Amino acid sequence: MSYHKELAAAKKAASLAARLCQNVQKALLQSDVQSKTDKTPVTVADYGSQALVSFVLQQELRAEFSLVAEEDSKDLRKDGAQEIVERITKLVNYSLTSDGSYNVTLSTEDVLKAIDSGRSEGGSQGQHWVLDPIDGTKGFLRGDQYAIALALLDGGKVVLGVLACPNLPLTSLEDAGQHSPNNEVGCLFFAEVGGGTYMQPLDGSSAVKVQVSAVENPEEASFFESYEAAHSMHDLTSLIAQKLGVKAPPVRIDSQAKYGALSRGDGAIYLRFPHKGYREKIWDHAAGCIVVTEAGGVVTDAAGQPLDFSKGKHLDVDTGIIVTNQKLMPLLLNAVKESLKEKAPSS
Ligand SMILES: Nc1ncnc2c1ncn2[C@@H]1O[C@H](COP(=O)(O)O)[C@@H](OP(=O)(O)O)[C@H]1O
Ligand SMILES: [Mg+2]
Ligand SMILES: [Mg+2]
Ligand SMILES: [Mg+2]
Repeated sequence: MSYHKELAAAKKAASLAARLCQNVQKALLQSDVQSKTDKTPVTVADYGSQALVSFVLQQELRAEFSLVAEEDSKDLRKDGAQEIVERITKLVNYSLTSDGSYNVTLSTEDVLKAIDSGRSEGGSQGQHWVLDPIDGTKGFLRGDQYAIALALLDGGKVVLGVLACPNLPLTSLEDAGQHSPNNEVGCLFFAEVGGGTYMQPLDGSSAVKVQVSAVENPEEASFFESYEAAHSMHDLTSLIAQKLGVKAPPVRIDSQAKYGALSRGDGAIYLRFPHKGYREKIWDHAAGCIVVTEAGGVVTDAAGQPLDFSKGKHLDVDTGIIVTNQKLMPLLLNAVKESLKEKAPSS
């Protein structure tokens, strides 16, 4: 089965959402940022991106579809939120129409409804779109890395994924340095099951096929992890890297831009070990996972099991998520096992 039509719609949606986010990041107002009930931040751009992607998928596919997405309109429907909803609506309308992509004017209610069409629970039956409208909101607020991550599940498996990374340099992070001011940024990664992974500039010029790093010697490998220590245990990952023999210091960047960078061989390993009790969400990994696996990489939990996207909104992973190439995975799994044993509280 081919997903060409769906992939084209996903690329269009993610590219337009990236433009919306870029406009907001340039002129971010303090009033644009709110705190969710779980204390994590959300901005007008998260909501705007979700509304826009939902609208574009509906327009392009013209069929009933199920969308599992991170945000909902609950807080936006509260008293006092009218002004922020109007601002989101203006942003969405501007992003849809400014380059002539669409000739529409959505109302505030249309935008709230579009956000809420992301309320599906997903599952193992049929097709479900999976969206993180801004992954790495904390990075977005810092002016650092973030991604718009959109994937399609069919029968519980990820069959396509698109990652728009507006601040990721077009050349390797290692060559360019993360914050090099003269470096061109803005990458769109996309993958369809069985078709490989491609990267193109967000401005739309031509795509190139990408491959994960072929490094076999851990001493030559570098690894990615969350910038935020609250999202992944940096002391544990440092022990894993040490046991593996990795010499380079960790590259800490936000969002699934890590999966994108890994898919083109910028680094060789991605380690994610959330603190106890955190449950991973499917939208934080679905697009990144296919982008890396179609580029020849392997994504598993800390026990070496593949990620299962068929169980609803959450991933039931054992302890952590690890990503690398086929050659390094057995060594990495060993280093993870040893490190977890060493760190486990003695009974
Ligand atoms: N305590 C925690 N542990 C692990 N992940 C967390 C977390 N709190 C939030 N996250 C998730 O980490 C994601 C960002 O990952 P990274 O650290 O790789 O940038 C967030 O996505 P959002 O920014 O979409 O909310 C959020 O879903
Ligand atoms: Mg969030
Ligand atoms: Mg996220
Ligand atoms: Mg998000």
